[in-house]
Amino acid sequence: MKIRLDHVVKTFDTFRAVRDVSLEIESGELVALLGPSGSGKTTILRMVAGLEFADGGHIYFGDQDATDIPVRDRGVGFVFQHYALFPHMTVQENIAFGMKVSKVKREKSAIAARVDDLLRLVQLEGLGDRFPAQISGGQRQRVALARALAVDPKVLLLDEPFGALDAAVRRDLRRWLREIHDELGITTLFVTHDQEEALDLADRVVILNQGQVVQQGTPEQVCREPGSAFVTRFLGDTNRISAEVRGGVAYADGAAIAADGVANGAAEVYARPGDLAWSETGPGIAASVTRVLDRPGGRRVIAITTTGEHLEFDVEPELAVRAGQQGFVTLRRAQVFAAG
Ligand SMILES: Nc1ncnc2c1ncn2[C@@H]1O[C@H](COP(=O)(O)OP(=O)(O)OP(=O)(O)O)[C@@H](O)[C@H]1O
Repeated sequence: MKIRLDHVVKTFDTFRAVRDVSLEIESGELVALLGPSGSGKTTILRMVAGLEFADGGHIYFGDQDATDIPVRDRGVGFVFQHYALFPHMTVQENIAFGMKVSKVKREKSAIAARVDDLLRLVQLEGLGDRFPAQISGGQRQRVALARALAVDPKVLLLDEPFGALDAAVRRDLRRWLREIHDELGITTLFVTHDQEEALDLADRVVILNQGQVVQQGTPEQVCREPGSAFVTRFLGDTNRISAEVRGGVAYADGAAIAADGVANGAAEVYARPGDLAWSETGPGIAASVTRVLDRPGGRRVIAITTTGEHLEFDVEPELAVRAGQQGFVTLRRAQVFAAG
């Protein structure tokens, strides 16, 4: 089922939470809505779900205008971070719940067979008789997904489903969710503020800021060509260096960087730690090492420039570098944006 948002607007009292968002999610696609807290991700998801109504624009499910269709008739399944399971029901009963209350009547045996299939799909065979309090947080979210899938939704909506879990469990569940998505092919909209999660999981990433889409594309496109300083910063792990652009060149503290198309004046240069190189002789940006952080397989160095800007870069584990050392940083690759 293809979903289309056409100039959607949502205002709470006088606060405009979603400003003119247009977006297409192809049938079978897994799209992540990514953005900082308060950027409007959950509001968009809730409007797609029918839990909240747009006060401008339209939402289409396939060719049908779904803007005013109530939640129970939309054929959507949800998994929310805090959308708790029913604590007094077993795992099986939780999964069966939607089928029992659905308008589509099913035989008891058909419901039991479907619950067994779903338990297998979410790899929780044998845990059907447990109560939610008797399983782990990761297992609970898998039950929540099985419950959402039980009524054969046309669209799956996930709001930070793994937000409360620790990093290793999150990574496992991410991989697992992707596999399930590929097996079932359900159109899926996933909300997260975690860039790594969005980039790992999604076919396409939609980046939001202050209720607007600021960029969308495949993970590769947004990583290779972030379109603004905001997206570059938000995708994380980058250095920001103040610069001055003159005639298509950004001058930053001893470095000259190509800045085609950037207007003359104050600018910001962004470069990832892997795109910085360190040497004890110039040319480059003069800096002094403040800390060396050992990591598995490498070392992260933090240095400070003569103008007081902090730079982070990675060096080989065997490179002799220590706090207090003076040297020069060069940029192998960088992006320049006019200061805004
Ligand atoms: N029911 C409401 N009444 C008033 N304001 C609301 C309501 N729901 C959301 N907002 C406001 O709308 C803005 C967008 O909220 P939303 O929950 O969509 O953001 P988000 O990107 O999902 O953030 P988070 O990552 O923190 O969940 C926020 O400023 C929020 O305070």
